[in-house]
Amino acid sequence: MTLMPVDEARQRLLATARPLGRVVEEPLERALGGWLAAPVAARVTVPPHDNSAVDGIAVRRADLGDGTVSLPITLRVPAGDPPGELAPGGAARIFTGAPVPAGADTVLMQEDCVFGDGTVTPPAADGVRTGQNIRPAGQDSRQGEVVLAAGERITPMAIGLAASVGVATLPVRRLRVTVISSGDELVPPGTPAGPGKIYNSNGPLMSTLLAQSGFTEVAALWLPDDRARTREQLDALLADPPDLVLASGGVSVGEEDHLRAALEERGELDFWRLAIKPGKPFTFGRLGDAGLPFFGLPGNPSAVVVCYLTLVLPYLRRCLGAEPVLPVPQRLPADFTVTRPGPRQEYLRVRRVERDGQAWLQRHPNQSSGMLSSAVWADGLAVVPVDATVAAGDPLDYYPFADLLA
Ligand SMILES: Nc1nc2c(c(=O)[nH]1)N[C@H]1C(S)=C(S)[C@@H](COP(=O)(O)OP(=O)(O)OC[C@H]3O[C@@H](n4cnc5c(N)ncnc54)[C@H](O)[C@@H]3O)O[C@H]1N2
Ligand code: MOO
Repeated sequence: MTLMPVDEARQRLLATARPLGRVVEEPLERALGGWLAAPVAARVTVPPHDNSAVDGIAVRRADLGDGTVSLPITLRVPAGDPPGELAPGGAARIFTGAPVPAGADTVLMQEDCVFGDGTVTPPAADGVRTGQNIRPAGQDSRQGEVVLAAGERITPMAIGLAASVGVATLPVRRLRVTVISSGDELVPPGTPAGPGKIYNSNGPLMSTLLAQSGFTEVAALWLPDDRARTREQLDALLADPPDLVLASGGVSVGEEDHLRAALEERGELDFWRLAIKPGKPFTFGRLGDAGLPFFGLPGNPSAVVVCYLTLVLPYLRRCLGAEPVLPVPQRLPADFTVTRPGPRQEYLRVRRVERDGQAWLQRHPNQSSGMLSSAVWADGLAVVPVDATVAAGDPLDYYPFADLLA
């Protein structure tokens, strides 16, 4: 049995990526966590005027003397007022954020000045730099300049920046995803699990992995281990298709693994079986005439985590125009050994630990793909290449979950 290398599978997925879903113009607060569908340009220059960084006085530096000369306060500029103009030889009372009046070229902190009755004695010119404490107009952004690029994830900082340039709504790419859990053994948590039954963990796992990646329009579907009913349900899905299908289970070689077979009947299989551990039966194909992207993840829950983070999400990021599709890995030494080389690239559930002032990767002792407690213990994935062994101290690529999900 030949297994496709993980890099080749990822390249193949990326090559088929196209913009998915629709663009919705969302009010700022609703855009959080989404993906920008188009670049955002500044409507105004920010800040609009040269403005003061401190509470103090604005002067012409040339009017400063040796620290004994006092100047009449001829102007007062609170934040929010138009700038005004400073007469030669005068000083303007100014406050943080207020526009610097025309003619002034320097702002002095009030703590450094001595105030009299309508006058101020500023410090000696020697210790003062022209332009001091002035934040120049356009320091943050200039009118018309692109401040947020298409494909960016919308963070609170991006929302703040958009607001600062006068933008009230953001174009967000919205995808409808159907999450399929398959298997007769599954029952939903909160109901009694009879003999032979297990709780469906992959359904909530996949829905919330998607939610963490900014995809919140998720519908959940359960399919029994029955070819005819699987076919029927896929037909019903195709009558009102989502933008993507993310399924788990039913893609291996067992007689009760019907999903891949149904995909081949109702669309086409692009590839199946990768040199990845966990996740070997990973399946990608297209459903229906419209070529709806279909990801069939293995049923083992840790295989779902690994396949989603290293294959599905990079594909989605490419569809959204987000770069890079995978974060740059850290290189950290292993605090463990791998003595038996394997034919599959292995993604180990690991934790970054500090010891003797250095960072190391610790591996969870149980890497069974059927368990999730090790994935909860872990804070990321470390990659063991195909046919490699690992000696203690060998550097490995390490992807923190936080980077993968950023
Ligand atoms: N003869 C072979 N058997 C298996 C092979 C193989 O190459 N030859 N590959 C193994 C590998 S590796 C994996 S991974 C699994 C994947 O199989 P499927 O994708 O067909 O998944 P299922 O058989 O349906 O389920 C596997 C496992 O996961 C549990 N599961 C499934 N769905 C859920 C869910 N929603 N929530 C919680 N747990 C779920 C299921 O009960 C099974 O225990 O195949 C191996 N077998
Ligand atoms: O690829 Mo499977 O997830 O190793 O168990």
